[in-house]
Amino acid sequence: MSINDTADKIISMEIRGAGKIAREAVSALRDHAETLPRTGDVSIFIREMELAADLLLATRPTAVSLPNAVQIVMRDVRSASNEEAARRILREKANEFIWSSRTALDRISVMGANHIPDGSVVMTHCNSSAALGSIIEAKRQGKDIEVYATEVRPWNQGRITIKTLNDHEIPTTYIVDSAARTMMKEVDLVIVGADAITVNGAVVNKIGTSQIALCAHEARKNVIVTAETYKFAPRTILGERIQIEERPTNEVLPDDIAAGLPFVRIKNPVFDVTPAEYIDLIITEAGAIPPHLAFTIMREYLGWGLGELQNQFLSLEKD
Ligand SMILES: O=P(O)(O)OC[C@H]1O[C@H](OP(=O)(O)O)[C@H](O)[C@@H]1O
Repeated sequence: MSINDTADKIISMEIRGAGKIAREAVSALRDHAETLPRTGDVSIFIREMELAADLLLATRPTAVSLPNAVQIVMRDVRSASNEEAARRILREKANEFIWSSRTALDRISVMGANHIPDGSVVMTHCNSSAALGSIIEAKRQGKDIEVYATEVRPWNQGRITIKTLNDHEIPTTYIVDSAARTMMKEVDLVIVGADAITVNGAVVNKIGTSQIALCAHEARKNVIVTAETYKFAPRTILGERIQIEERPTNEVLPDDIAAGLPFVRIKNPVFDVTPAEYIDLIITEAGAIPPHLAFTIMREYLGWGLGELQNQFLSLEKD
């Protein structure tokens, strides 16, 4: 798939889910490199690849897995001594990222399943491969579990979730988003994914997650977030805020109806922020951590992010 096709599919949400977006972006970068003619000039190659990376980065602003994945793949390419080395590094880093991303999901699924006791009822929101992986693994281990899955307006990702759960013969109850609090009394724990995790352990995920976490907190039910380490956002250490994507309003209300309501404003933020105090555990491939240890994950697994931040501070001091 060309870089433009991949970017278009991410924008239109044909490619969606924070982890999948990262893998597809990386594989598009790898394939794009193959289409570039060899010039023998490494700077031309790097410039072309940066343009392609920028195109992908401009698609959706919230899931930090996208810029993290692009950085993981591009970082060493930028310092390659010649074109062939740059091409080889890019190919290797891309393949490594895709492989490690899948391995991370497998590990998270096993750890996530360990946190789902036999006989429990789990609520999930949206369609997270990490959260679903944990539920499916619990079932595979022979645990008797049930799931409550929300609809997830306006894109209805809940339908993808219930199809997957049904395919795995997991008894599932499908509810509208606003039924989450009423149904919380039937539920033992909540498992969701993440699009970004900030340095203070707050989790950015599909709109509605924070309401569910709040209800779970009120009902004394555990909230577990499943997230690969590349969902952590080191730049939040500097105070950079995660941008919450606002999508077209006609995803919420068709334009012809909205046109007849001139005093009505429509908003369509597609993610929200769940504060750390409503999260019991974040399960990563590196282990399960309480949210306040988010910085440790950033330091150990996204160390490059911190090095870059340090350089920024140094250049600020020089100015
Ligand atoms: O990476 P995995 O766990 O699959 O998904 C993580 C999150 O990405 C999705 O965003 P969207 O549907 O692309 O807007 C959902 O918010 C989901 O919880």
